[in-house]
Amino acid sequence: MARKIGSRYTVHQVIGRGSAGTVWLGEGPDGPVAVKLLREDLASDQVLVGRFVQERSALTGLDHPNVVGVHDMVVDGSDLALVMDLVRGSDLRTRLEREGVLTPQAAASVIADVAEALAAAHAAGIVHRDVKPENVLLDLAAPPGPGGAPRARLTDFGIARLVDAPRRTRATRIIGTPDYLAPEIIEGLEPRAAVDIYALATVLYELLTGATPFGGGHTGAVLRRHVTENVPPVAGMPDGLWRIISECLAKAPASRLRAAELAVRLRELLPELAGLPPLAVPAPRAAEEPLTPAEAVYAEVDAGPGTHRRRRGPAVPLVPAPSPDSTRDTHTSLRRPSAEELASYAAESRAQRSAAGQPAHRRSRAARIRRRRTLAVLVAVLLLLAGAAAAFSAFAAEPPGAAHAFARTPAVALPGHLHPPV
Ligand SMILES: Nc1ncnc2c1ncn2[C@@H]1O[C@H](COP(=O)(O)OP(=O)(O)OP(=O)(O)O)[C@@H](O)[C@H]1O
Repeated sequence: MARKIGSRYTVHQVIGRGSAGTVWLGEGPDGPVAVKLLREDLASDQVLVGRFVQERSALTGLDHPNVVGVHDMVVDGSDLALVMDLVRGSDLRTRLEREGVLTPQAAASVIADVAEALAAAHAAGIVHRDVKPENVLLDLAAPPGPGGAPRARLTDFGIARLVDAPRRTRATRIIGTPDYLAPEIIEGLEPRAAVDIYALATVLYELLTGATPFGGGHTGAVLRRHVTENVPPVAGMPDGLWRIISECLAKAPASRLRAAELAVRLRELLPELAGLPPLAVPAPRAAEEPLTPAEAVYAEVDAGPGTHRRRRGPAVPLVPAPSPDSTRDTHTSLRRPSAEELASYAAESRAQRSAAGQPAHRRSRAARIRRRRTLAVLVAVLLLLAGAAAAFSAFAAEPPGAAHAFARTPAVALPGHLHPPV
């Protein structure tokens, strides 16, 4: 069903849904467009509408082949819409889900494209703040790059900043997608261009290995790893890519590459990556262990009840977005941990590392096995004690010859559904 957006656009069909709204296929005066209609609660927020209007020229002015251009921003009654280039293809998350991992050359080519988009944005004073595979569209209508890699185009510029109005994000809270959050954001510093580089290096690592370097498990654990842990090395990763990833995941923002440098370094590597197969990566880690007490302290997720449990999955453990409009789970809002809490996580992390000498996810598996063993021994001891007590009291209370009664008395009461049928 067609619907008018402002006086110049008509939308026909939903292409997809995200946490900030719904994307429609539409038509404008110059041809087909994609129209992102922001969620109703965002559209009715006067602070946000004001920012939307203010940012209009910065966002519509960004013109680059690796950026999904914003043509127009429409405020029309209760509609708040971004009119964008229509990209014919899929997003990088969908491709990653389909293929698991990319070849080193395809991954480097896609990330070089995004780095060029970021270089243009940073030069214009715009920080993206939500670089992740969902926000990279693969344009199948554009000529492919080296090794047949599709052209990557970065979208959702400035949306995180728009939605992240001061009223929504108190100084003590973090808005973002946990796996890609730079440590300085978690520590409360103002996000600058280097946060995009950190997030993009995280995406590169994910394209190569199928998992983000610090993801997996509860959101609190993910944030702690960003601040306190170093990126675990990956067997078989080409040296050149590994050096780039390590530099861009530096904890100190100033030590990271700039976007333009990152693009150049990746493009220089492309010839030597040609023909390399995708990395043989181990099966994804399971992450079902209970929270450590320190993690539980700041694992306070705004998104609603039930989001505190650990999530399974290799890469992007995400929490439910705040609106029924969203079908994909991408953003979280967390209480920012205090300096003391971060220090205690660091100490805890060091203690765990020196105790086990293994990376976090392997440690957590070993810890889980240890916990299970301890529990099994405890249960066995309790059962033995209970059995001995029952035997003793039956022996003491029953006359000789009544042993059959004792034999039918279970030592421990079983829940109804576990009793064998009589
Ligand atoms: N300009 C566009 N052209 C074609 N498809 C698009 C365009 N922008 C977004 N889409 C598609 O619409 C869907 C929703 O996109 P949207 O940007 O709203 O959410 P997201 O980035 O997937 O998630 P989130 O908003 O939580 O970050 C995605 O599947 C994306 O592929």
